[in-house]
Amino acid sequence: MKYISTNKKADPVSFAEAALKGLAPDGGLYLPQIWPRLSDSFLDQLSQKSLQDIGFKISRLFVDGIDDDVLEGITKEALNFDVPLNSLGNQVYVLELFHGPTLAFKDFGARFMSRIFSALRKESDRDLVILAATSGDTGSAVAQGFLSVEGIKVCLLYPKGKVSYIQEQQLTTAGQNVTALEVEGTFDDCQRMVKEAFSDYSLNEKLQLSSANSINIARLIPQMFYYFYAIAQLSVNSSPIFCVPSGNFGNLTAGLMAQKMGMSATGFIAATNANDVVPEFLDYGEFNPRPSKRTISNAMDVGNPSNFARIVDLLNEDYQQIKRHIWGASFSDSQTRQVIKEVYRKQDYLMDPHTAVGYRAVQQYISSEQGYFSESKSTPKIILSTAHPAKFKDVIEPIIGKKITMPDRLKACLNKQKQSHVLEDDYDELKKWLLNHYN
Ligand SMILES: N[C@@H](CCOP(=O)(O)O)C(=O)O
Repeated sequence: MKYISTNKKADPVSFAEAALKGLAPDGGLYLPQIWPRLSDSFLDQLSQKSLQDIGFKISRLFVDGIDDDVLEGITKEALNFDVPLNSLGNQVYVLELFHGPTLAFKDFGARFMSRIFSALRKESDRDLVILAATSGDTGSAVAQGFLSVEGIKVCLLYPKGKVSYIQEQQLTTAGQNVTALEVEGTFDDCQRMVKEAFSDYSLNEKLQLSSANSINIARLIPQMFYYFYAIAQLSVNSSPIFCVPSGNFGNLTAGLMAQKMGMSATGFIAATNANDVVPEFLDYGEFNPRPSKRTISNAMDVGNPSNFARIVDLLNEDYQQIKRHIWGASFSDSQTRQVIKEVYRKQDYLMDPHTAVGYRAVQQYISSEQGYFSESKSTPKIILSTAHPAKFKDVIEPIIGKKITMPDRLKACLNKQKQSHVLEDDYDELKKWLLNHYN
């Protein structure tokens, strides 16, 4: 299997090269050159498959250079947590993706990638430096997923003062091979600086860099698994609408990739907060990236979503086709707060702010857009729940007027000393820092 860049100006590469490079040399994002498809018999028997079965089957189609038994072990070990599908009635479901070690869906990607990278680099005598930009959840998951992995150093860039207290504790207290850089800017500044580092020839001569963000194709492979597993858990085999709370749009892209492989999905709802570049594109046909705004669903505070390039590529650069696959909507913080309160009061179900944006989008879809995808009223709508509410304790407790019980996994980092280096939102500063620390 070869991978090609969305910018089409770089040579096709192997899986190992695509994964270990992260970004293509022409600045594009890698996608498979030819799409593999799951067999009809596998898809027909989905309800009998475990998450790990699905994980191995899919990864085998994308990952070269790792033996079957090793790859099977990697998928089993990486996906050793539950992914329950909860019904909220009226054909609305919540797929809880936050039962991994850092309580966010980013654990799928980080745990899978760290093991894949180790297997691919078994013979390597040079350290790999993982650069990741984070608006909260990616950084925590990458810190945990790559912690103490031999031959790999992790450098996380996060926007100062713009992640939740618990996220900050998670990503600044790991220690060992993980360092956090607190950037005086937005998530988009962090992402821009990271991308600049990948295209800086002189830096790449001195350091071997890779990415753990969703720009890396290796991040999106495990994110396909749970789409299939959601369908496997439905009592009737059907073709759901997936609602994806979105920031950098890697999660929704993974859904489109799953669809390419044969997954039956009626459509996708792109739910955003005030950072509404993609819903605006769906309405008006123009993509206008702009600096991100700060919201209470901070992991989605992205003003220039990287995976837009993959979405456009996957849907043949055809605006009408994109609109046929994706319906989008954006919501304010006050609407998000209202949803958290209402769903908690009426259904005794507590959502984090990101999932609440998704729930609000489904409400709006049902009340005013039902039938947009030519679906029937009984079509399931599955909201991808991206994070545990306790990660946003400070936002949620005042909304529901109650204390949230803190899971033990989160408690562990709360009393540790934050360790970070403050950096200007300036690429040259980052380059200097990287060379001083890793060269
Ligand atoms: N939502 C992210 C921002 C980075 O996005 P990614 O999916 O490209 O890693 C976060 O929580 O850090």
